[in-house]
Amino acid sequence: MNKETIERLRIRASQHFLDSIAVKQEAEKTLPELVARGVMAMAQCLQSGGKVMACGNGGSAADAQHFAAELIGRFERERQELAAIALTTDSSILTAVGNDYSYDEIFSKQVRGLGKEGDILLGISTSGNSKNVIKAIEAAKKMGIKVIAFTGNGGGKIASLLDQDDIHLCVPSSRTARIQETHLVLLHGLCDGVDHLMFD
Ligand SMILES: O=C(CO)[C@@H](O)[C@H](O)[C@H](O)[C@H](O)COP(=O)(O)O
Ligand SMILES: [Zn+2]
Repeated sequence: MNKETIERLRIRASQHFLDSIAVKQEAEKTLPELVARGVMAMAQCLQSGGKVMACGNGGSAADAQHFAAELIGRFERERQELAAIALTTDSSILTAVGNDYSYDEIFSKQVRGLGKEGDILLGISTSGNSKNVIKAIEAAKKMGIKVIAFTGNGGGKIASLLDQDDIHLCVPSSRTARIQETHLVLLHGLCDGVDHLMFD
């Protein structure tokens, strides 16, 4: 590989850092207060015996799993296990529901099967338009399950489904990669806040 190619790729990689920093700086102006509200809701849910269910597609499925792992396992300190489940991991459920019903139902059927009033659904969609996340949110709201939605791109269709009982963290970007990177900061902010509120 010649030096020019390395330099071209270095500049592209550098731009990713700069763009990511810019989106995070813009998000920092408004989203920390919503993280705080999310932390309060989650701590209350967990202390009352509720659980957090998380869902999303692609990179957001990975985020849902990442978050559940940090609640069940740990974030930055030793503490008791916290009740969380990613709805993205049971390949038998995902293939059966996707095959027999529709891919749009893969999360909503799990919300109806596993969810209880007082739980929280964390729905993650960078576009705000993924139908399976939308249907999971609709199912949750019918069951008295509070929704914390992570979106971007203006919030998409998910924005119009939410009301004042819910918490909407919308990243100010329309670029999927940048939104996902900021979602991860929000997830870690939730983990940190829950640990602080429940265990400090
Ligand atoms: O990670 C990426 C792109 O960075 C992709 O896997 C991305 O998550 C997938 O295209 C998702 O299906 C996008 O869904 P959503 O975020 O719009 O709900
Ligand atoms: Zn990605």
